[in-house]
Amino acid sequence: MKALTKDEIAGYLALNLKDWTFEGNAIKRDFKIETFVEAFSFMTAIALVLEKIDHHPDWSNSYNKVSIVLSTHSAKGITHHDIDLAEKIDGTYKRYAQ
Ligand SMILES: C[C@H](O)[C@H](O)[C@H]1CNC2=NC(N)=NC(=O)C2=N1
Repeated sequence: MKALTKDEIAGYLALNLKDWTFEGNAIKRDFKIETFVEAFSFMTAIALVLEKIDHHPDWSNSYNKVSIVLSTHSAKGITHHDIDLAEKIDGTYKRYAQ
């Protein structure tokens, strides 16, 4: 899949990924959840989606915070896979947001 242009990425973020930022060659969002257990549960829910669509983020967890960075390695940039996944992650987060 072809990498999106900077303008295309900015367009998607402005449209429906308002909490994501475009940094370097990736899009990024920091999530805050009430407890560690819920943060871990949020990651587990996402992990099942990731495996199904065979697309994997760089992410980290610190207590009740989860940082997610998305890019498509094979395209060396951001593709529709990342945009779709960011939307799915936001949908899952709605169940965990405070
Ligand atoms: C073989 C397998 O489909 C590839 O390695 C997949 C796995 N997950 C991936 N995840 C991400 N973020 N980018 C990729 O290019 C990618 N490639």
